[in-house]
Amino acid sequence: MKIAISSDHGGNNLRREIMDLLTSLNIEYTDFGPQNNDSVDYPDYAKPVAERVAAGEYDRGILICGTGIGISIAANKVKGIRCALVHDVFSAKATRCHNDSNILAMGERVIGPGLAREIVETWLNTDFEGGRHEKRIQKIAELEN
Ligand SMILES: O=C(CO)[C@H](O)[C@H](O)COP(=O)(O)O
Repeated sequence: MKIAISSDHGGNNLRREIMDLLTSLNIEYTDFGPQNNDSVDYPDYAKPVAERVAAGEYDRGILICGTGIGISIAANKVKGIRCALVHDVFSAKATRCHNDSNILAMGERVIGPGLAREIVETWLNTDFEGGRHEKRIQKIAELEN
């Protein structure tokens, strides 16, 4: 599995934690920055990850800002993206089983690194259930047209 990851300045520390986790799990990833702690605008960092996941260049994406809200709103503007803002393990599992989310968003100012790591592992290891959820995903896609 190939992951694209980025954040804004409010998510830099948690992004580094999650990159360490991906390395320890032997999961391939590309870091789309930012590379310093200057203040940046989260849509600029949502865009490259969301576009590449939507294009199929990466299997999944992970986006982090202070709250996770702004960066998830921005990612969900890209056609084909189902970005889930998640701060608990139950939702991490449910959004893969039911929503087939292809990007995970989290807020560094909301949760600690331990919970975030658990969320990421759960989200990466959970498959879409399909079945009744397929037509709902299809209806989401129809909203994009
Ligand atoms: O959470 C966020 C967006 O939803 C941003 O990380 C947050 O708004 C950045 O704030 P500041 O510029 O005050 O560091």
